[in-house]
This record gives sequence, structure tokens and C-alpha cells, in this order.
Amino acid sequence: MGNVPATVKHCLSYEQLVQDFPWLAHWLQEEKHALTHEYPEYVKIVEVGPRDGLQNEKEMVPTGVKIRLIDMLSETGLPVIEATSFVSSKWVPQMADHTEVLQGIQKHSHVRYPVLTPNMHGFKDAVAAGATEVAVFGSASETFSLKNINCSIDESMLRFQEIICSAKQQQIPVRGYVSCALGCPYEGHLEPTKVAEVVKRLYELGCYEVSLGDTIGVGTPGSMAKMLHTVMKEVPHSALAVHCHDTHGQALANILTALQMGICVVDSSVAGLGGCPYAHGASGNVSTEDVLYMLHGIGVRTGVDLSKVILAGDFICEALNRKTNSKVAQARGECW
Ligand SMILES: CC(C)(COP(=O)([O-])OP(=O)([O-])OC[C@H]1O[C@@H](n2cnc3c(N)ncnc32)[C@H](O)[C@@H]1OP(=O)([O-])[O-])[C@@H](O)C(=O)NCCC(=O)NCCSC(=O)C[C@@](C)(O)CC(=O)[O-]
Repeated sequence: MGNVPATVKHCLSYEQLVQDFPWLAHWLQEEKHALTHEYPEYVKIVEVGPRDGLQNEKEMVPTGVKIRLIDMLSETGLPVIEATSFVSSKWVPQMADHTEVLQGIQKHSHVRYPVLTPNMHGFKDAVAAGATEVAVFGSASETFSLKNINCSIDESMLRFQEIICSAKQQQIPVRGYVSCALGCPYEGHLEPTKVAEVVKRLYELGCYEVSLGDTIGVGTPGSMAKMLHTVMKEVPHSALAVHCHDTHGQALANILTALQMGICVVDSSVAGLGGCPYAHGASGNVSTEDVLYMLHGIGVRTGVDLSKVILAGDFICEALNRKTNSKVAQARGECW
């Protein structure tokens, strides 16, 4: 709130402030979300369970189970379901059946099914398999970049540029990820300015949206707010998403903080499945069920049917012989 006197902050509405202090209008517009703590009316949920959720499973999950999971999720009203990744099967064996999965699912016209592509090799395979949207994944940490995709941040940007150029020619939208936005398993704390720099590079290359990954779930509302504040100086909030792992139980609080700052896109994983193979100790993503419960509870629309997501979570938990990580599903007693 800068230099606006405390009495003014507390007594006047945003509209009243703009009327009475027109010279502050531009600045106030930027600060509106922080000022009013409004939530967005609608939040887009990006379901990452079939990819981020399953990629770390030690036992191979049968292709038919992956397909059935995505088909069940497609019936829930979710607008985006990340289906698989076209990465090296030597690096991530669980995603080796990417083509079968992408070609086996029943694609709904109102659902988008992006897939991860780390390089041109993966991009070409994805397009050949029928992908109509892809995601590139970089990192704010040099060490994580090397461990995860075997190249430096600069090298990764060259690879992504090639993908984005080719994708543009084929009218394929490209989403971006920046891992380690709130901390790195190898380097620890990273400066928000470093995160902002990588997000900006992806956005300027042509990613329509950049998802900020708290890869190892170390963030708190404080570090989330600080990081977002810095990133939003470089990239508009409308082009940002948050991707929170729940290792320290902070994911919902971090998401709420992001919503209060104007973020309208949240990544989550059915049953809270997941973890990153190159981030040891990282637990699953925040569960889609818990995010939906919170959003619907505060009056935010998602268009997603929570009870159908719980059923999909029930299905995958049974297939993996696993207890759900979703508190909401546990409370409903849907999973054993
Ligand atoms: C990027 C590479 C491929 C580089 O891997 P590399 O070994 O450096 O690749 P290379 O270019 O040196 O090629 C070596 C071999 O791999 C092949 N190759 C090369 N590219 C591909 C490809 N796309 N698909 C299949 N095969 C490929 C290539 O053809 C060659 O085959 P060979 O001649 O030896 O038979 C590798 O490091 C890799 O696959 N990494 C992916 C790791 C991964 O999937 N991590 C998890 C996802 S990221 C994440 O979870 C974080 C996120 C997004 O959720 C957000 C968050 O939470 O923070």
C-alpha cells in the first residue's frame, strides 16, 4: 500500500479511492487484488495427476489404468488434463507408454490434454501421436535443470525456443513450467528475481501460461507472496499458474495466497498423487479434491464436479493399492 495513509486504507473502498484520488488510479489498479483480497470468480484447474501423479510410481501402472483414469477425469468437468510426457523412457520409465495413452483416451471437445515435451525429439513424437497442446518444463535452479533435463537453464531455453517456434507454425499452444520457484532440493533457497527471470524468458518465448512449481513443497504463504510479487512485475498475473506440492502441508494456504494476488489457474493432482523423480522427498501435488472443496467453499466457480473427481481418485487408489492423500476423499470415506 506504499504511502497511502492507514486511515485511507481502512475507510475507503477501492472504487471510492479511485474516485477521490484519480492520480492514484493506475497504481491502485495494480494493487487492487492485494487491497481488496478478492478471489477470482472462476479458477481453471489443471489436472496433472495422470502425468505428475503417476510419473514417480515405481511399479509400472498398466496403460489401461492410465487411460481409464483420464477417461473418468474427462467426465468431471475439468478443463485441462495433463495426459503424459514424451520424455526419455530411460529417465522416466513410467511414461514410456505415452503414445498408447494419448491415442487410447476418449478426447472430449471441451477438455484439453497437454503433454510434456523436453526437447524436439519429444515434441515430434508428441505431435505424431496426436498431441494438440504441449508443455515445456524449465527450472529456476541450475542444478535441478541439470538433474531433471540434463542441460543448463540457457541450453533449455534454446531447446524450448525450437519447440515453441515449431509449435507456433502448427498452431499448437505451449504451456511452460518453472520448477523450484520456492526452493530447490539441491540449492535450497532461490531468489525470487531468479524465478522471475526464467518465467519472463518462457513467457517472451511464447508460452501462453507459465506454471510456478513449488517442486518440493517448501513454500509458505509468505514466500509465495514474495515470489509472486516479484514475478508479477515481469509477467501479467493472467499468464501465471501455481503448482504446489504439499510436502509441508502448506499447499492450500499457498494457493489461497496466490488467488488473493490475482492468480486464476491452479494445478492439482487427483488423490494428491505424485512427486518428482528428480526431487527426492517431494510428496504429491495438492489434491484436486481438496482444492475444489476449498474453492467451492469460498464461492469460486470451477465447473468441476467434486464427487466425480472423488470417484476417479477412488479408482486410481484402488488400482495402486494406495490410500488417498486427499483429506476430502478421506472424510467422505470414498477411499479405504
Ligand atoms: C530431456 C532428456 C530427454 C534429455 O536426456 P539426454 O540423455 O540428455 O538426451 P540426449 O539428447 O543426450 O539423447 C540420449 C538418448 O535419449 C534419446 N532421447 C532424447 N530425447 C528423448 C525424448 N524426448 N524421448 C525419448 N527419447 C529421447 C535420444 O534419442 C538418445 O537415444 P540413444 O541414441 O541413446 O538411443 C531427459 O533428461 C529426460 O527425459 N528428462 C525428463 C525428466 C522428467 O520427465 N522429469 C519429470 C518431469 S518435470 C517435473 O515433474 C516438474 C514439474 C513439471 O511437475 C513442475 C514441478 O513440480 O516443479
